Amino acid sequence: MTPGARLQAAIELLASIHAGTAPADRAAHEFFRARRYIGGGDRREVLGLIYAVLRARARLDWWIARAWPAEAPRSEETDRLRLVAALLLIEGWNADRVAGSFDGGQYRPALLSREERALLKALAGQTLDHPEQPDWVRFEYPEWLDAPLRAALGDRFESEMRALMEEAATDIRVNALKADRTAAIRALKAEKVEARPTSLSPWGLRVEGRPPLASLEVFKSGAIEVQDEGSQLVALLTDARPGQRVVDFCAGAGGKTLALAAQMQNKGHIVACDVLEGRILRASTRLRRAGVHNVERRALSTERDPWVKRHAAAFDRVLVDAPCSGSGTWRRNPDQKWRLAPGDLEELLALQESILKSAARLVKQGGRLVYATCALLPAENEGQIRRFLETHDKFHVVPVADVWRTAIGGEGPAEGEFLRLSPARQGTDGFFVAVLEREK
Ligand SMILES: C[S@@+](CC[C@H](N)C(=O)[O-])C[C@H]1O[C@@H](n2cnc3c(N)ncnc32)[C@H](O)[C@@H]1O
Repeated sequence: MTPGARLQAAIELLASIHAGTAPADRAAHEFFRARRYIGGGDRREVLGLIYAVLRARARLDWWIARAWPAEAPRSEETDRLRLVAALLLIEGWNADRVAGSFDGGQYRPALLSREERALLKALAGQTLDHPEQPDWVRFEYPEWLDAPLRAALGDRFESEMRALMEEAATDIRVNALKADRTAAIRALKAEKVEARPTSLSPWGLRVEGRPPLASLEVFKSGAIEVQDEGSQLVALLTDARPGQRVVDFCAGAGGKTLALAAQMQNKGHIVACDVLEGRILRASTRLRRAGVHNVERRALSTERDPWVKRHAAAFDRVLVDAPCSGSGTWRRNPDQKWRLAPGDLEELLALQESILKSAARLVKQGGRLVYATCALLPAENEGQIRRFLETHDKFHVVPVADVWRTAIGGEGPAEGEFLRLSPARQGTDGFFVAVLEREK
């Protein structure tokens, strides 16, 4: 591809991300699947450009608004303008090089308009950060979340927001059904990928950047899965034992289900539920590859599906990996935060409450309900647990520090009753975990 054609592909991919509802990585996967003629090198370049734009969207928009000629109407071509700004402010291109690539040739971006040329001139020589940018622009978060994020993070606000802007390393979970960490490190090295053990999860390995793991033999053999260390810890803290009956209530495509199966050494029974049938169907290839055969998949109509009533008090462990704002995963999904509106948060809070209430019915006496989110806001975390306990006096909190000692060993980073992981402190995605036990 010519450099101009890569830019055109980046503009089209950005437009399809903004037009759809899928996260950027899924949208990109679909985009390239429909354009198999784009080779690996070009693909990486295009992805590099679009993630540069997505990670700096608020600052790029701030610059575009400031530099756009006052008399000109606002352009509708947001993605094109953001890319032009990113080439100058992030990629270090000079104005001539940008203008030369927007030349209107075949498969290349249309010629720059007069206003766009004025923008080029205004941005040339500037840097992405500017002292006049307000915090929500500087740290790239929706302005309406300013107060709740400050309240949640207190004096860690700046360090956490900074950490959330960075690109996350890639974490791997070694599948204990097929390998151990030493063997996996060796197998990865043989395929030219350097990995080191993570510090908290006994299953975890960390690799820098984005190696094409899915194409490696060690991945195809089922010995490893891609999974953030925080997610691994959520599964570990469920403390599912071999032979138990376990529900993964919001199983999605089965990331944590796979980890639970490994923890249970494939013994016992796991029911992986979700309201999106397509997601649990997607889990089947992963389950097969991992050699997992104790999982039943079940699509629920809603969280109050009749299946729940029929299986009341039947399970030792119920994991609720609840749908949430996802604010703990902004490093990986920089586009997601801009899709979240205040009304969505209200809806999520009501859904989390309803899911927790319904999933609790499945827990048998002496069994545990584990509630987790990848959210940083207390309303989605401690707030939900507090409300749940007000109406469920048969449940009590088991301090996560105690669960950690039994399920993982040693002292974990849990403070008080719950676990709160964050990118700045633990280098994981942001996670919250609460473990509740039902009276015997
Ligand atoms: C955080 S994601 C789960 C990720 C998954 N556990 C993993 O580790 O890959 C939350 C999941 O909750 C599901 N969900 C949404 N509403 C639900 C409901 N009412 N009942 C059960 N699951 C629901 C979503 O479809 C989504 O897959």
